[in-house]
Amino acid sequence: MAYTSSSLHLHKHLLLPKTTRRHTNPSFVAAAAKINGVNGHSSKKSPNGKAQINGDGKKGVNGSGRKKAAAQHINGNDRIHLSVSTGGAGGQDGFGLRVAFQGAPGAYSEFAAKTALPGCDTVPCRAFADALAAVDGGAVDRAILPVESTMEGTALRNYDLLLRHDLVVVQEINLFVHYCLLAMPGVRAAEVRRVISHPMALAHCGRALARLGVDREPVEDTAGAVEMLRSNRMLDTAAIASPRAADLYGLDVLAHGLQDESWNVTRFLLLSKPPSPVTLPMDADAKTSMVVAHRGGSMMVVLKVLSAFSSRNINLTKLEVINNNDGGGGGGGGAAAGHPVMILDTSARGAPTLRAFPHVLYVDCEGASHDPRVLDAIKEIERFAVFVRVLGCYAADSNVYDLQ
Ligand SMILES: O=C(O)C(=O)C[C@]1(C(=O)O)C=C[C@@H](O)C=C1
Repeated sequence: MAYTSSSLHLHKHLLLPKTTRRHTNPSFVAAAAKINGVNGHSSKKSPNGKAQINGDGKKGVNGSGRKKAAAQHINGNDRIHLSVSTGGAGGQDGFGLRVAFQGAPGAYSEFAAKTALPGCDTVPCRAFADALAAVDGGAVDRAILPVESTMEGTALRNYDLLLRHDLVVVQEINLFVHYCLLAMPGVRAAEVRRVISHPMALAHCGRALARLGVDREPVEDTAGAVEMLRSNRMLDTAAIASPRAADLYGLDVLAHGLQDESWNVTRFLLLSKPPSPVTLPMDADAKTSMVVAHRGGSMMVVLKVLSAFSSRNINLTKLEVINNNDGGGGGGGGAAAGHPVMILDTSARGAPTLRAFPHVLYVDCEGASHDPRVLDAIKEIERFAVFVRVLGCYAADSNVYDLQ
């Protein structure tokens, strides 16, 4: 598969935070009200560089996002599209930055990179491991990694990758993922015998594919599937990818909204080499991600971690419990099942070392890593845990972006 670098110009829409949305009609209505966003960002920017709605700054963002403002309903569906005036929490447009992503141009990861940093140049990579190695080795400035989805939970395989590198999380991006069924021009749905896509996309569309009664074949990424279809002129095969990929590669869209759940959001993390290039003001809505390795034996440690945060009134936004010492995948599931989690220990003097931990917690909390309450909570956890590594501190962004 020949991957080429691309420069994307995207219209960006903002969906309301998940807490304000209802789960209703499972079918996806493609109509989008493009109000103000052009090329991923418009000329109007709030003074603090945070996302605004319709340029009037009515919408709370970056973790707050509770206010419903300037909402527009589309076709009676519960999807709400709002324009945003800047990309990337913290107002960093990313001009001059190179961001590595897995996949061919048009992959969802590329959209996420462009959402985070609208001005960046995206660099396609064959695998997530290549994207992380590229930023680690200094070939690019950032890498983008999907880490969880509303339908599948934590992408353990990608967490495994992240933890093996000395990288820091600098931004989070929630992307609404619309899946379409794409085929060569003129091909009809009844002629499709096989569907190819990224394994996650195939999993997210399991029921729809079962209804179609087609064979499924995993490939490296959604846009790569489209590229494969196009370059081999496959007439009995369709691909699951975004409407944007259909445009880029000139394919027909046979069906929209293939995902089994109407609410399908993937969370991505933007990664950089340390030290973090992001400096958050003391009063910013921030999040801190960390990994806690412990001795296992009981679930008491989970209660102790919860108490370290709750006693300081710190809210957690993620807690994933991995117990992988039973050889059978107990607790961990996914790619990491049965194997200890390998974490690069950067805390010791000398060269960072890769250490194996069977019992691990992935924790995201509200608050910055330099907030005394968060610092104290981490200190308390360090007293009973084997090891704590802070993965990054970044602006909290509870918005869900919708790119088409
Ligand atoms: O294949 C792509 O387009 C990707 O960006 C990868 C990926 C993933 O790994 O989860 C990203 C978002 C969607 O959930 C489907 C696939």
